[in-house]
Amino acid sequence: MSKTFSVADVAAHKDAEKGMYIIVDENVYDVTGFIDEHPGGSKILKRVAGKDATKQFWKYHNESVLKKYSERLKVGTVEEKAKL
Ligand code: HEM
Repeated sequence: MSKTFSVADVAAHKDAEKGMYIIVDENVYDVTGFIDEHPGGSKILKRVAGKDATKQFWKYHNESVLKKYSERLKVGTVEEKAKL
């Protein structure tokens, strides 16, 4: 089951209270429960919470990371992205 989020929905998820979402490509990931175990550190992930982190993601990771974590972290896709 996949949900569709607007960029504004994702932007509202930028802290521990609401949960922290990030966008990578067309996909939305809920990293709330992952932040403290992120091998790259929690700080860097918190900084992009609520935002499109596509550029930063691909700078530090490859496709295998998404393959491994998508099932656990992916909560849906972002709707307006195609128009940007
Ligand atoms: C779905 C979101 C993310 C997942 C599942 C994830 C997962 C991982 C994993 C597994 C590693 C270990 C290295 C590897 O296996 O390639 C890593 C390292 C790292 N990540 Fe992430 N990451 C995510 C998002 C981000 C974002 C958005 C940033 C930057 C804003 C970031 C920055 C880094 C950095 C700097 C490292 C260390 C790279 C190094 O040591 O060379 N990550 N991440």
